[in-house]
Amino acid sequence: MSANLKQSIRDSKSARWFVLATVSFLMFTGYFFTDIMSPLQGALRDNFGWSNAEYGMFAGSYSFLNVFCLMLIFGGIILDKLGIRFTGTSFIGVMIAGAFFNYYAMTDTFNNGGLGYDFLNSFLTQYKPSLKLAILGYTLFGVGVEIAGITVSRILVKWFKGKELALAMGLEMATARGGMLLAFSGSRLMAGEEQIVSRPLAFGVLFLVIGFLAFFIHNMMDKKMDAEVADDTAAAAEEDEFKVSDIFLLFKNPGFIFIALLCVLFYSAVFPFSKFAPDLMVQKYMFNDNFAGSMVGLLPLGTIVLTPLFGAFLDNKGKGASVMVLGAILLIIVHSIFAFGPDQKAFAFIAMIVLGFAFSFVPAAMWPSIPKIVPESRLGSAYAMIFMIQNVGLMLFPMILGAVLDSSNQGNTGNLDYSNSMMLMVGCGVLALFFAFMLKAVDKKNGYGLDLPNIQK
Ligand SMILES: C[C@H](NC(=O)[C@@H](N)CCCCN)C(=O)O
Repeated sequence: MSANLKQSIRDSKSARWFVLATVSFLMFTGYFFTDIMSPLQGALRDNFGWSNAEYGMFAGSYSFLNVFCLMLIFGGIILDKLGIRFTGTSFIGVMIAGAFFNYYAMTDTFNNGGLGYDFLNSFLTQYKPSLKLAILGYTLFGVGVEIAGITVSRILVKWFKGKELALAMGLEMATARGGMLLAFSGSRLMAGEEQIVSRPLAFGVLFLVIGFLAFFIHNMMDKKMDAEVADDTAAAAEEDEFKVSDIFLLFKNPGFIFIALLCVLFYSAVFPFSKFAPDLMVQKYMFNDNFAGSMVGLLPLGTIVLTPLFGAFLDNKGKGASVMVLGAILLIIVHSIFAFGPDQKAFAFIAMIVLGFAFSFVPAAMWPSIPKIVPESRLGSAYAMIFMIQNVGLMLFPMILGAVLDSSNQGNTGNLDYSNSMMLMVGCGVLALFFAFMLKAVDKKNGYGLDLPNIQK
């Protein structure tokens, strides 16, 4: 058989990049919806009567099912057993259903006694029906988007392994951050003068449906590839398979423990922070409501350019472990500025830009480091486990931030004081730094090569 006959669609550069475009667009729509409500915290307070603690509970509900029902572990198992197309299609469906509930919770139709209102008003009456339905929707959305994210990583490995994998992952992350950028800078504009919260959510649901269509196009390409390389895929699938027993082995690996702790602390100081950041910009720095979201948009904006660049740097020059230490130091500096710094706008600009740097190079260093710490046969389990641990932080920190914000502003009728909430973020940075040093120490001891280039010459 000639080499040509063994070639598959995966060997076509245009087919690979086309697949990357379809799944990156899907993640763009997912990240857009994830942050669509973040710039609307003030409108939720004013129009729906949500307290900051309730808003925090809503933001943390993203991870409720992922943490309490171990959904990411099940997602990993389903992905291994039933494949990319089934898992992706099903969980994108869950993501859209959740997003729709979230949208419906904020409509006048529902809040004026529409379908389900009376039922949701009949229990836990201290919480508004809008909050309860939004939480139900966002928690389903959180399951869908996280498992879609794991599926997309697997898709990229399938199409790009041995080719431009790091670049593809960097570009996919950068595109997803574009969704965050659009949410932060566009959400209030979409809500209009009257701040109609359901409007940007309706856009979000529509985008997700278009993302779903893009995934269908991917499915057709995937089907074609499977037909061409059935044998190879079966072997690769077995190699990557999620095994529950692997979880115990992972927790015997100090490198995995430290990188997982660093991951949860780092991301807790970024994603939950970003949920409150637009309001922080208004309350502390007196930015105009509409511009506050764009200020936070500086965070993903920088990463869109810098994540693939740092990815390429780390691929060629290494220094991944040192970069993670530096990222943790920057977290401490940035959040100290927010907690203790003066309330001048320039400080907010500088802090957001510096945070954008940390948010570019830590993910660029962290995700490709995992294969250096964990054997390839346990990679599927390692990524599912690390996302699951990360979700504990994504669940707890928004709730804690909101509760601390309310409790430290009791009786305050002026602008909200964010100092205590931001001190918590400084704490995350300090612990992240500690674990980054521990990671460096075990790297030295066990020779993972975290500071070595990803590309071996
Ligand atoms: C790749 C990584 N993704 C995650 O960490 C997700 N588990 C969380 C996504 C939250 C979406 N706003 C990343 O985005 O760096």
